[in-house]
Amino acid sequence: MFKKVTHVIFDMDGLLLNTEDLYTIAFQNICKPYGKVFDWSIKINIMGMKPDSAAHHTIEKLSLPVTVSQFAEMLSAQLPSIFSQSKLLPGVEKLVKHLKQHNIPVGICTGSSEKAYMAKTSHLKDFFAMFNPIVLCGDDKEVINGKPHPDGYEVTMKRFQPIPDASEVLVFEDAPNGVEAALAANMQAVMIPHDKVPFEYVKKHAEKATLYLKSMEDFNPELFGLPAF
Ligand SMILES: O=c1[nH]cc([C@@H]2O[C@H](COP(=O)(O)O)[C@@H](O)[C@H]2O)c(=O)[nH]1
Ligand SMILES: [Mg+2]
Repeated sequence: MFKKVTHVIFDMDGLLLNTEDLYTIAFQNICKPYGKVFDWSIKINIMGMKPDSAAHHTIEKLSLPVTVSQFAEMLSAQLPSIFSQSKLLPGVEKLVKHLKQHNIPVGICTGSSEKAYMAKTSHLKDFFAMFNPIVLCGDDKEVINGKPHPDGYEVTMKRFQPIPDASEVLVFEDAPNGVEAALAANMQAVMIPHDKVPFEYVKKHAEKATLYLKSMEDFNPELFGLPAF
């Protein structure tokens, strides 16, 4: 059922980092003055998208009287204070260090822009130095379409040297759009959703994913032919 892999690509927001909680705070700060509530019913559809697509979708759904660039500015203003508080999620450091120690190439494919990436990771430099490549779909010129399209994962795979086959790549994702993207790129996808997301919003993708887990702490590398802990 599970195929042996040689390479691993991690999503970032909500998978490596607790930044989905931080996005919820930042987006709610933008929506609140207009009397609107940014809840899971909207968030579930935008997680993983490029920043402009996520802003566009939120503006449309909540009928916010702002442009995409105004939304982006309001988000950008909150980056230093909110995203600099980002933390690694449980089980993440142990798994990534383990893979690195066994020379398994590890990359990142995130919907984030470079500016947001810097705010989220500058206090965690040693950890993020373990990944190569790191593809920031929000700004990367080669990534035409963000998640749920496969472009980001395909570009990340092609930046490993030597380039693996998609069937040898394992992806870790928290969001439906990310699971879609990884499966569309013909990779195996482990889905680990946010622990507070209502299950009805992730059920379809939890079933579609190669494997569904509640926490990275529950991952057994041997299932995919990776070295045992
Ligand atoms: O509440 C939100 N969650 C997530 C996003 C978007 O989804 C991406 C999540 O990235 P990742 O692919 O690393 O999960 C973020 O960078 C951002 O563009 C957002 O705008 N708002
Ligand atoms: Mg994510």
